[in-house]
Amino acid sequence: MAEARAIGTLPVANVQELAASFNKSDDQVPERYLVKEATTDGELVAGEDSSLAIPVIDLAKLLDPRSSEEECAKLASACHDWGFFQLINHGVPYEVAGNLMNDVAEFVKQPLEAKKAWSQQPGSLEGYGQAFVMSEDQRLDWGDMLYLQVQPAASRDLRFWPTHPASFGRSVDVYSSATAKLSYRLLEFMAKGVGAEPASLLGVFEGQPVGMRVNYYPPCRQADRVLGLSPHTDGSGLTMLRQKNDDVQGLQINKDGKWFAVNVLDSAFVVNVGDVLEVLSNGKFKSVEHRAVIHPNKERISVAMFHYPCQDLVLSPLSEFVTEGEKVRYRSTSYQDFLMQYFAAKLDGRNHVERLKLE
Ligand SMILES: O=C(O)CCC(=O)C(=O)O
Ligand SMILES: [Fe+2]
Repeated sequence: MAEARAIGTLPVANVQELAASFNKSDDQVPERYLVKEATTDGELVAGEDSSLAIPVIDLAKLLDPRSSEEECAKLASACHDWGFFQLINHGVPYEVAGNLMNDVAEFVKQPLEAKKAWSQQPGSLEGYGQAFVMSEDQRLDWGDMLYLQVQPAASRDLRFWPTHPASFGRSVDVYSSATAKLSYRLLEFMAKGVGAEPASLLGVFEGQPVGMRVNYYPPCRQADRVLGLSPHTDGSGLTMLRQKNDDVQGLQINKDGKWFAVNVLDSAFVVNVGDVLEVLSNGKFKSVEHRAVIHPNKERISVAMFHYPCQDLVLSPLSEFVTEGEKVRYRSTSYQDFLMQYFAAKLDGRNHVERLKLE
Protein backbone atom coordinates (compact mmCIF):
# COMPACT_ATOMS: atom_id res chain seq x y z
CA MET A 1 0.00 0.00 0.00
CA ALA A 2 3.02 2.28 0.03
CA GLU A 3 2.16 3.87 -3.31
CA ALA A 4 -1.48 4.24 -2.39
CA ARG A 5 -0.35 6.36 0.50
CA ALA A 6 0.80 8.96 -1.98
CA ILE A 7 -2.77 9.84 -2.91
CA GLY A 8 -5.21 11.81 -0.89
CA THR A 9 -8.57 13.51 -0.83
CA LEU A 10 -9.69 17.13 -0.59
CA PRO A 11 -10.39 18.22 2.97
CA VAL A 12 -14.08 18.80 3.70
CA ALA A 13 -16.19 19.76 6.70
CA ASN A 14 -16.59 17.34 9.61
CA VAL A 15 -20.06 15.83 9.22
CA GLN A 16 -20.52 14.97 12.89
CA GLU A 17 -20.21 18.67 13.73
CA LEU A 18 -22.32 19.73 10.79
CA ALA A 19 -25.08 17.27 11.75
CA ALA A 20 -25.10 18.44 15.36
CA SER A 21 -26.05 21.97 14.31
CA PHE A 22 -28.14 21.02 11.26
CA ASN A 23 -30.39 18.65 13.21
CA LYS A 24 -31.28 21.45 15.63
CA SER A 25 -32.08 23.94 12.86
CA ASP A 26 -34.97 24.34 10.41
CA ASP A 27 -32.60 24.58 7.45
CA GLN A 28 -32.67 22.40 4.35
CA VAL A 29 -29.86 19.89 3.83
CA PRO A 30 -26.81 21.81 2.57
CA GLU A 31 -26.68 21.67 -1.23
CA ARG A 32 -23.40 19.73 -1.38
CA TYR A 33 -24.89 16.75 0.46
CA LEU A 34 -28.20 16.61 -1.37
CA VAL A 35 -28.94 13.48 -3.45
CA LYS A 36 -30.84 13.84 -6.76
CA GLU A 37 -33.51 11.32 -5.88
CA ALA A 38 -34.65 10.54 -2.36
CA THR A 39 -32.95 7.32 -1.18
CA THR A 40 -36.36 5.83 -0.48
CA ASP A 41 -37.40 6.23 -4.15
CA GLY A 42 -37.34 3.28 -6.49
CA GLU A 43 -37.60 -0.29 -5.42
CA LEU A 44 -36.28 -1.06 -2.00
CA VAL A 45 -36.63 -4.54 -0.64
CA ALA A 46 -36.36 -4.71 3.10
CA GLY A 47 -35.18 -8.29 3.36
CA GLU A 48 -37.53 -9.54 6.08
CA ASP A 49 -38.43 -12.54 3.92
CA SER A 50 -35.43 -14.87 3.83
CA SER A 51 -35.57 -15.28 0.05
CA LEU A 52 -35.01 -11.53 -0.22
CA ALA A 53 -32.24 -11.35 2.35
CA ILE A 54 -28.54 -11.90 1.82
CA PRO A 55 -27.57 -15.52 2.48
CA VAL A 56 -26.39 -16.66 5.90
CA ILE A 57 -23.31 -18.89 5.96
CA ASP A 58 -22.38 -20.97 8.99
CA LEU A 59 -18.65 -21.48 9.57
CA ALA A 60 -19.34 -24.41 11.89
CA LYS A 61 -21.08 -26.17 8.98
CA LEU A 62 -18.18 -25.37 6.65
CA LEU A 63 -15.78 -26.97 9.13
CA ASP A 64 -17.87 -30.06 9.80
CA PRO A 65 -17.02 -32.77 7.24
CA ARG A 66 -20.67 -33.93 7.26
CA SER A 67 -22.00 -30.56 6.06
CA SER A 68 -18.95 -28.92 4.50
CA GLU A 69 -19.62 -29.73 0.87
CA GLU A 70 -23.19 -28.46 0.96
CA GLU A 71 -22.25 -25.29 2.86
CA CYS A 72 -19.32 -24.64 0.47
CA ALA A 73 -21.73 -24.79 -2.46
CA LYS A 74 -24.07 -22.38 -0.65
CA LEU A 75 -21.13 -20.07 0.02
CA ALA A 76 -20.07 -20.13 -3.63
CA SER A 77 -23.57 -19.31 -4.85
CA ALA A 78 -23.90 -16.52 -2.27
CA CYS A 79 -20.67 -15.02 -3.61
CA HIS A 80 -21.87 -15.35 -7.18
CA ASP A 81 -25.49 -14.27 -6.86
CA TRP A 82 -25.22 -11.67 -4.10
CA GLY A 83 -21.52 -10.95 -3.60
CA PHE A 84 -22.46 -10.69 0.07
CA PHE A 85 -23.30 -13.01 2.96
CA GLN A 86 -23.60 -12.92 6.72
CA LEU A 87 -21.25 -15.22 8.58
CA ILE A 88 -22.41 -16.88 11.81
CA ASN A 89 -20.66 -19.26 14.21
CA HIS A 90 -17.43 -17.64 13.04
CA GLY A 91 -15.52 -18.32 16.24
CA VAL A 92 -14.31 -14.74 16.80
CA PRO A 93 -15.07 -14.19 20.49
CA TYR A 94 -17.81 -11.72 21.28
CA GLU A 95 -15.47 -9.50 23.30
CA VAL A 96 -12.93 -9.19 20.48
CA ALA A 97 -15.42 -7.34 18.29
CA GLY A 98 -17.10 -5.77 21.34
CA ASN A 99 -13.84 -4.23 22.55
CA LEU A 100 -13.10 -2.78 19.14
CA MET A 101 -16.61 -1.36 18.75
CA ASN A 102 -16.50 0.22 22.21
CA ASP A 103 -13.11 1.78 21.53
CA VAL A 104 -14.23 3.08 18.17
CA ALA A 105 -17.35 4.62 19.73
CA GLU A 106 -15.17 6.17 22.44
CA PHE A 107 -12.92 7.66 19.76
CA VAL A 108 -15.89 9.12 17.89
CA LYS A 109 -17.35 10.67 21.04
CA GLN A 110 -14.35 12.92 21.61
CA PRO A 111 -14.61 16.58 20.66
CA LEU A 112 -13.49 17.40 17.14
CA GLU A 113 -10.50 19.38 18.44
CA ALA A 114 -9.15 16.23 20.11
CA LYS A 115 -9.76 14.03 17.06
CA LYS A 116 -7.88 16.48 14.86
CA ALA A 117 -4.67 15.03 16.29
CA TRP A 118 -5.25 12.06 13.95
CA SER A 119 -6.48 13.97 10.89
CA GLN A 120 -5.55 12.88 7.39
CA GLN A 121 -2.47 14.69 6.09
CA PRO A 122 -2.23 16.02 2.53
CA GLY A 123 -1.37 13.15 0.21
CA SER A 124 -2.28 10.44 2.71
CA LEU A 125 -5.12 7.95 2.75
CA GLU A 126 -4.83 7.21 6.42
CA GLY A 127 -6.26 9.16 9.32
CA TYR A 128 -9.49 10.84 10.33
CA GLY A 129 -11.51 12.74 7.72
CA GLN A 130 -13.23 11.72 4.50
CA ALA A 131 -12.11 9.89 1.38
CA PHE A 132 -12.77 9.95 -2.36
CA VAL A 133 -13.35 13.72 -2.55
CA MET A 134 -11.72 14.71 -5.81
CA SER A 135 -13.28 18.05 -6.76
CA GLU A 136 -14.79 21.11 -5.15
CA ASP A 137 -18.16 20.52 -6.80
CA GLN A 138 -18.52 16.82 -5.97
CA ARG A 139 -21.55 15.79 -3.94
CA LEU A 140 -20.49 14.79 -0.44
CA ASP A 141 -21.44 11.87 1.77
CA TRP A 142 -23.03 12.29 5.19
CA GLY A 143 -20.30 10.62 7.23
CA ASP A 144 -16.79 10.79 8.60
CA MET A 145 -14.14 8.08 8.46
CA LEU A 146 -10.98 6.89 10.11
CA TYR A 147 -8.86 4.82 7.74
CA LEU A 148 -5.78 2.90 8.90
CA GLN A 149 -3.54 0.25 7.49
CA VAL A 150 -3.63 -2.26 10.34
CA GLN A 151 -1.77 -5.36 9.10
CA PRO A 152 0.98 -6.36 8.83
CA ALA A 153 2.01 -4.78 12.12
CA ALA A 154 5.28 -3.45 10.65
CA SER A 155 3.35 -1.34 8.11
CA ARG A 156 1.40 0.67 10.69
CA ASP A 157 1.78 4.42 10.59
CA LEU A 158 1.19 5.23 14.23
CA ARG A 159 0.85 8.96 13.57
CA PHE A 160 -2.76 8.21 12.64
CA TRP A 161 -3.58 5.73 15.40
CA PRO A 162 -5.76 7.22 18.12
CA THR A 163 -4.18 7.09 21.56
CA HIS A 164 -7.56 7.68 23.16
CA PRO A 165 -8.98 5.37 24.32
CA ALA A 166 -5.70 3.82 25.43
CA SER A 167 -6.87 0.31 24.52
CA PHE A 168 -7.56 1.25 20.86
CA GLY A 169 -4.30 -0.10 19.41
CA ARG A 170 -4.56 -3.39 21.23
CA SER A 171 -8.22 -3.86 20.26
CA VAL A 172 -7.43 -3.23 16.58
CA ASP A 173 -4.47 -5.58 16.71
CA VAL A 174 -6.46 -8.48 18.17
CA TYR A 175 -9.49 -7.88 15.97
CA SER A 176 -7.58 -7.51 12.70
CA SER A 177 -5.51 -10.65 13.35
CA ALA A 178 -8.78 -12.52 13.89
CA THR A 179 -10.48 -11.22 10.72
CA ALA A 180 -7.37 -11.89 8.64
CA LYS A 181 -7.30 -15.54 9.77
CA LEU A 182 -11.00 -15.85 9.17
CA SER A 183 -10.66 -14.39 5.69
CA TYR A 184 -8.12 -17.11 4.75
CA ARG A 185 -10.51 -19.82 5.91
CA LEU A 186 -13.32 -18.31 3.89
CA LEU A 187 -11.18 -17.97 0.77
CA GLU A 188 -10.30 -21.64 1.05
CA PHE A 189 -13.94 -22.68 1.26
CA MET A 190 -14.94 -20.29 -1.51
CA ALA A 191 -12.37 -21.87 -3.83
CA LYS A 192 -13.55 -25.36 -2.89
CA GLY A 193 -17.14 -24.29 -3.50
CA VAL A 194 -16.38 -23.70 -7.18
CA GLY A 195 -14.15 -26.75 -7.48
CA ALA A 196 -10.86 -24.80 -7.56
CA GLU A 197 -7.64 -25.67 -5.75
CA PRO A 198 -7.38 -23.07 -2.92
CA ALA A 199 -3.56 -22.83 -2.78
CA SER A 200 -2.95 -20.09 -5.32
CA LEU A 201 -5.82 -17.93 -4.05
CA LEU A 202 -4.52 -18.26 -0.50
CA GLY A 203 -1.02 -17.47 -1.72
CA VAL A 204 -2.31 -14.12 -3.01
CA PHE A 205 -3.80 -13.09 0.34
CA GLU A 206 -2.01 -14.76 3.24
CA GLY A 207 0.02 -12.33 5.33
CA GLN A 208 -0.92 -9.38 3.08
CA PRO A 209 -2.11 -5.88 4.05
CA VAL A 210 -5.38 -5.27 5.85
CA GLY A 211 -6.98 -1.82 5.92
CA MET A 212 -9.60 -0.75 8.45
CA ARG A 213 -12.23 1.89 7.84
CA VAL A 214 -14.35 3.19 10.66
CA ASN A 215 -17.46 4.82 9.20
CA TYR A 216 -19.35 7.23 11.40
CA TYR A 217 -22.80 8.19 10.14
CA PRO A 218 -24.55 10.86 12.19
CA PRO A 219 -28.35 11.03 12.03
CA CYS A 220 -29.91 13.49 9.62
CA ARG A 221 -33.31 15.15 10.02
CA GLN A 222 -33.81 14.78 6.26
CA ALA A 223 -32.30 11.31 6.08
CA ASP A 224 -33.73 10.40 2.67
CA ARG A 225 -32.05 13.43 1.06
CA VAL A 226 -28.49 12.36 1.90
CA LEU A 227 -26.31 9.24 1.59
CA GLY A 228 -23.85 8.00 4.19
CA LEU A 229 -21.63 6.32 1.62
CA SER A 230 -22.15 6.59 -2.14
CA PRO A 231 -22.76 3.47 -4.23
CA HIS A 232 -19.45 1.67 -4.75
CA THR A 233 -17.67 -1.63 -4.84
CA ASP A 234 -14.68 -2.37 -2.60
CA GLY A 235 -11.20 -2.39 -4.13
CA SER A 236 -10.14 -5.25 -1.84
CA GLY A 237 -10.28 -9.04 -2.00
CA LEU A 238 -12.66 -9.81 0.82
CA THR A 239 -14.26 -7.19 3.11
CA MET A 240 -15.62 -8.05 6.56
CA LEU A 241 -17.94 -5.58 8.25
CA ARG A 242 -19.39 -5.22 11.72
CA GLN A 243 -21.56 -2.44 13.01
CA LYS A 244 -21.89 -0.98 16.46
CA ASN A 245 -25.65 -1.15 16.85
CA ASP A 246 -27.16 -4.13 15.13
CA ASP A 247 -30.59 -2.50 15.38
CA VAL A 248 -29.79 0.45 13.10
CA GLN A 249 -30.03 -0.47 9.43
CA GLY A 250 -27.86 1.34 6.94
CA LEU A 251 -26.13 -0.99 4.51
CA GLN A 252 -27.93 -1.61 1.22
CA ILE A 253 -26.92 -3.87 -1.65
CA ASN A 254 -27.79 -3.42 -5.30
CA LYS A 255 -29.05 -6.69 -6.76
CA ASP A 256 -30.78 -6.80 -10.15
CA GLY A 257 -31.31 -3.05 -10.02
CA LYS A 258 -33.05 -3.09 -6.63
CA TRP A 259 -31.68 -1.92 -3.32
CA PHE A 260 -31.81 -4.56 -0.59
CA ALA A 261 -31.48 -3.43 3.02
CA VAL A 262 -29.31 -5.67 5.19
CA ASN A 263 -30.68 -6.68 8.56
CA VAL A 264 -27.47 -7.45 10.38
CA LEU A 265 -27.79 -10.55 12.56
CA ASP A 266 -26.55 -10.29 16.09
CA SER A 267 -22.73 -10.76 16.20
CA ALA A 268 -22.53 -11.78 12.53
CA PHE A 269 -19.94 -10.54 10.09
CA VAL A 270 -21.24 -9.08 6.86
CA VAL A 271 -18.75 -10.34 4.28
CA ASN A 272 -18.45 -9.16 0.71
CA VAL A 273 -16.44 -9.87 -2.40
CA GLY A 274 -14.27 -6.97 -3.57
CA ASP A 275 -13.11 -6.13 -7.10
CA VAL A 276 -9.85 -8.06 -6.75
CA LEU A 277 -11.65 -11.29 -5.93
CA GLU A 278 -14.10 -10.84 -8.79
CA VAL A 279 -11.19 -10.62 -11.22
CA LEU A 280 -9.14 -13.45 -9.66
CA SER A 281 -12.17 -15.74 -9.76
CA ASN A 282 -12.93 -14.83 -13.39
CA GLY A 283 -16.33 -13.51 -12.29
CA LYS A 284 -17.34 -16.63 -10.32
CA PHE A 285 -17.60 -14.30 -7.32
CA LYS A 286 -19.13 -10.84 -7.83
CA SER A 287 -18.10 -7.49 -6.43
CA VAL A 288 -21.53 -6.03 -5.85
CA GLU A 289 -22.41 -2.36 -5.61
CA HIS A 290 -23.50 -1.22 -2.15
CA ARG A 291 -24.20 2.01 -0.26
CA ALA A 292 -24.97 3.24 3.23
CA VAL A 293 -28.11 5.20 4.03
CA ILE A 294 -28.72 7.42 7.04
CA HIS A 295 -31.14 7.14 9.93
CA PRO A 296 -33.28 10.19 10.86
CA ASN A 297 -32.44 10.12 14.56
CA LYS A 298 -29.88 7.42 15.29
CA GLU A 299 -26.18 7.44 14.61
CA ARG A 300 -24.53 4.37 13.09
CA ILE A 301 -20.94 3.19 13.29
CA SER A 302 -19.55 0.47 11.05
CA VAL A 303 -16.05 -0.96 10.80
CA ALA A 304 -14.97 -2.47 7.48
CA MET A 305 -11.83 -4.62 7.25
CA PHE A 306 -10.38 -4.73 3.74
CA HIS A 307 -8.23 -7.77 3.04
CA TYR A 308 -5.87 -6.83 0.22
CA PRO A 309 -3.75 -9.04 -2.05
CA CYS A 310 0.05 -9.03 -2.34
CA GLN A 311 1.26 -5.71 -3.61
CA ASP A 312 3.15 -6.98 -6.67
CA LEU A 313 0.15 -8.92 -7.96
CA VAL A 314 -0.61 -8.94 -11.65
CA LEU A 315 -4.36 -8.76 -11.37
CA SER A 316 -5.93 -11.27 -13.75
CA PRO A 317 -8.05 -14.42 -13.40
CA LEU A 318 -6.20 -17.29 -11.69
CA SER A 319 -5.96 -20.35 -13.94
CA GLU A 320 -7.65 -22.51 -11.27
CA PHE A 321 -10.77 -20.39 -11.67
CA VAL A 322 -10.95 -20.49 -15.44
CA THR A 323 -12.87 -23.66 -16.17
CA GLU A 324 -11.96 -25.56 -19.31
CA GLY A 325 -13.54 -24.02 -22.34
CA GLU A 326 -14.40 -20.85 -20.43
CA LYS A 327 -13.26 -17.45 -21.63
CA VAL A 328 -10.95 -15.25 -19.59
CA ARG A 329 -13.31 -12.39 -18.74
CA TYR A 330 -10.95 -9.72 -17.39
CA ARG A 331 -7.88 -8.12 -18.81
CA SER A 332 -4.72 -8.24 -16.84
CA THR A 333 -3.44 -5.15 -15.04
CA SER A 334 -0.94 -4.33 -12.34
CA TYR A 335 -2.68 -4.32 -8.98
CA GLN A 336 -0.75 -1.17 -8.02
CA ASP A 337 -2.19 0.68 -11.02
CA PHE A 338 -5.65 -0.58 -10.17
CA LEU A 339 -5.32 0.59 -6.58
CA MET A 340 -3.99 4.02 -7.58
CA GLN A 341 -6.99 4.50 -9.84
CA TYR A 342 -9.37 3.26 -7.16
CA PHE A 343 -8.17 5.79 -4.61
CA ALA A 344 -7.79 8.62 -7.10
CA ALA A 345 -11.46 8.69 -8.16
CA LYS A 346 -14.76 9.35 -6.50
CA LEU A 347 -16.93 6.39 -5.55
CA ASP A 348 -18.94 5.47 -8.60
CA GLY A 349 -20.78 2.17 -8.56
CA ARG A 350 -19.03 -0.73 -10.29
CA ASN A 351 -16.95 1.37 -12.67
CA HIS A 352 -13.50 0.18 -11.51
CA VAL A 353 -14.18 -3.48 -12.10
CA GLU A 354 -16.28 -2.89 -15.22
CA ARG A 355 -13.27 -1.24 -16.86
CA LEU A 356 -11.34 -4.49 -16.53
CA LYS A 357 -14.00 -6.63 -18.20
CA LEU A 358 -13.23 -8.02 -21.63
CA GLU A 359 -16.82 -8.44 -22.84
O1 LIG B 1 -21.30 1.23 6.60
C1 LIG B 1 -21.62 0.32 5.85
O2 LIG B 1 -22.50 -0.48 6.10
C2 LIG B 1 -20.90 0.17 4.53
C3 LIG B 1 -19.44 0.49 4.59
C4 LIG B 1 -18.73 0.22 3.32
O3 LIG B 1 -19.30 -0.22 2.35
C5 LIG B 1 -17.30 0.51 3.21
O4 LIG B 1 -16.70 1.03 4.17
O5 LIG B 1 -16.73 0.23 2.13
FE1 LIG C 1 -17.88 -0.89 0.85
